[in-house]
Amino acid sequence: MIQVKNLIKVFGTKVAVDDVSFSVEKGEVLGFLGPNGAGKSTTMRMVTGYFRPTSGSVKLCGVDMVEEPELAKQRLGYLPENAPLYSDMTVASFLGFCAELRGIHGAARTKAIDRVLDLCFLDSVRNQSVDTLSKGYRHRTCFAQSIIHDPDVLILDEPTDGLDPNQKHEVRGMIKRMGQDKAIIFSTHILEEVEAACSRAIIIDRGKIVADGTPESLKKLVPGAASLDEVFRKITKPDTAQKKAA
Ligand SMILES: Nc1ncnc2c1ncn2[C@@H]1O[C@H](COP(=O)(O)OP(=O)(O)OP(=O)(O)O)[C@@H](O)[C@H]1O
Repeated sequence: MIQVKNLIKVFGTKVAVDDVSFSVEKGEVLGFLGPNGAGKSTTMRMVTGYFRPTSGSVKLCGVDMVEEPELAKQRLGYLPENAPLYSDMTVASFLGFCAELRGIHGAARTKAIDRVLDLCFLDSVRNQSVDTLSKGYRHRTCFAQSIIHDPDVLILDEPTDGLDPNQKHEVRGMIKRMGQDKAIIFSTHILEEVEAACSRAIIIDRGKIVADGTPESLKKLVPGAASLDEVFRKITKPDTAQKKAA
């Protein structure tokens, strides 16, 4: 469902993403890992059509993101790192507004709102104004807007960032459930999250993929490693080390 081929993004003299290729099939939840500045957000922004690649291609459900962006984006739900919300709207009216933007009207709109309120456990706050929500509910509202049109492909940039442990647990559960019939990529710095929610993970370092496999197979990359955390530390360089080397 997601096909990324030889993706490169250069900012000035900085090669942020350096020849990255991978694909994600329906039913897969792919964790996207890497140290700060590794190129995760830049890759995701190219997959979502927000950045145009310097070279390489992205196809969603067979549709090329550069050649047919509108068609490709119809298949896509995106939760950016700092998702915007209209704070004076109620949760239900905000989601209704997002549905309209996606071309969902009338009875289908009502159905779509009810579906995401239920999926994201937002029913109890449906008539509450967005600016009075707690951080966790606000975050779930952002999540709900990204799936209002029931997309085949879902891209989530650090979807549990800033949530409390209960909320993190809930969001991971949501991702895992939704992953059964979608192709999902999500970036995270929390390695236990990958073991809890992902069927596969990619580790990216200085713009290049350095590991790709199931959480179990990644653990075997470093003999004797007891956790993904240990594998991650052994095969990536910390941001500070990169600065020293530069
Ligand atoms: N718009 C931009 N202009 C110039 N450089 C950029 C731009 N966006 C990202 N970069 C650079 O590209 C590199 C990769 O950044 P990116 O945000 O993709 O990393 P990341 O893996 O998402 O990091 P983090 O975990 O800190 O969010 C960094 O060196 C960053 O400074």
